[in-house]
Amino acid sequence: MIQIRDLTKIYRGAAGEVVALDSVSLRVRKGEIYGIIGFSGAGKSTLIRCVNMLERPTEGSIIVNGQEMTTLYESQLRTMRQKIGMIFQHFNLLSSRTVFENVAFPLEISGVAKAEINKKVTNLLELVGLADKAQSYPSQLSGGQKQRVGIARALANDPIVLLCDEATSALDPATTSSILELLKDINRKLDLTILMITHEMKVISEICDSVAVIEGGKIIEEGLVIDVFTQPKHSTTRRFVQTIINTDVPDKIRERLLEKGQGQIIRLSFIGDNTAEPVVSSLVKHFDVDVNILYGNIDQIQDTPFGMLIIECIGAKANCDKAVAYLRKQGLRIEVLRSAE
Ligand SMILES: Nc1ncnc2c1ncn2[C@@H]1O[C@H](COP(=O)(O)OP(=O)(O)OP(=O)(O)O)[C@@H](O)[C@H]1O
Repeated sequence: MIQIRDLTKIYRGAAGEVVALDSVSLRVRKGEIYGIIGFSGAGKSTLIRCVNMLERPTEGSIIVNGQEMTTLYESQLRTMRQKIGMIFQHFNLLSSRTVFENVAFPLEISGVAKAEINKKVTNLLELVGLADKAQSYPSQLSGGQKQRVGIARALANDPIVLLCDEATSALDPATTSSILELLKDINRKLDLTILMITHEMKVISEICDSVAVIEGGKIIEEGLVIDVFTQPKHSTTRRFVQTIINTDVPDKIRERLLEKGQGQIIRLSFIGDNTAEPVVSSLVKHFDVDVNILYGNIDQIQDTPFGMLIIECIGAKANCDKAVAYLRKQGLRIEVLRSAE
C-alpha cells in the first residue's frame, strides 16, 4: 500500500545542511499497522510527513496505492491527500467549531452535500464513541476525547491510509491504551492501513504488526514485531525492547555466573506455545540432573506469549551436556551462561 524507496531529505538552512533521512526504504502492506520507532531527532516526523508530501523529499520515491507522490502537482496532491488521513500528537482541532463541525470540516471542503455530511458525521461519532459530545467544543473535552475527534475527522473522506504522528504521546497510559484499541478496531473494521510513528515501544507492542527502527535518518532494523522483539539485533532496538521487557540477565545472577560451581547455568528463550515447563520436568526425569529455576519472565505481544527462563542444571557434567543437547532439540533458544566444572 505504501512503498518508500531510497528516500532522502536534506534540510538546508543558514546553519548548513541537516540530513534528516538518508536513503530510507520500506514497504507497508495493505491492511497492516506499521510502526516506526526512534528517539528524538531520528527522523520520524520528517518520514511520515514525506508520505503525504507535507515535506518534499530531496530524493527518492514514495508510492501510495500505486500512485507516485513525488511527481504530483498541487491540485492532484490535494485530491490524493483526501485519501490519506492524518492524526497528530496535539490533535489540531478547530477550537471555535463543535465536535460535529470539526468532523464535518473535511467533508465541507470536499463539497459533500449537507444531508450526506450529517449522516456521515453521525456515523463517525458513533464509531469513535463520541455520539453524546457532538455539540461540545474541544475545550470541553479530555485529551483522549480530543484524539477521538481527530480520528473521526481523519476518517471522514474514507481514507485508504491513516498516518498517526505520535498520536498518543500527549495521553496518560490508560487513555493511550483506549486510543490504541480504537485504532486497532478501525484497522480491522475498515481494513485500513495505518502507518504510525512513536518513541514508545508500548505502542508498537500493543497494536503494530510490523516495526522499523530509525536512527540518524536510517532504518537500522525492520521486521514483524514478534521477531524484532524476541531477537533484536541492533543495540538501539535492544534499548527499546528493554523498556518494556527485561531480557537482560539480572545482576544477582551475573554475580553467580562468576562463582565456580558444579551446575550449568542456561538461559532458555521461547516464543509461542512451547513454554518451558514440560522440558524442565523432562530434564529431571531423563538425565539424572536437578534443576534449579533462578529467574524467569513471560510476556505477550498481542496474542503470542514469549519469555525466558534461567535455570541451573546440577549433576555430572556428561549428564548436563546431554540435557543441554536435548533442550536444543526442543525448538527453544538455548544459551549456556556458565558451563559445569
Ligand atoms: N524544518 C527543519 N529545518 C532544519 N532541520 C530540521 C527541520 N525539521 C527537522 N529538522 C532536523 O531533522 C532531524 C530529524 O528531525 P525529525 O523532527 O524528523 O525527528 P523526530 O524523530 O521526529 O524527532 P522528535 O521525536 O523530537 O519529533 C533533526 O536533526 C531535526 O533537527
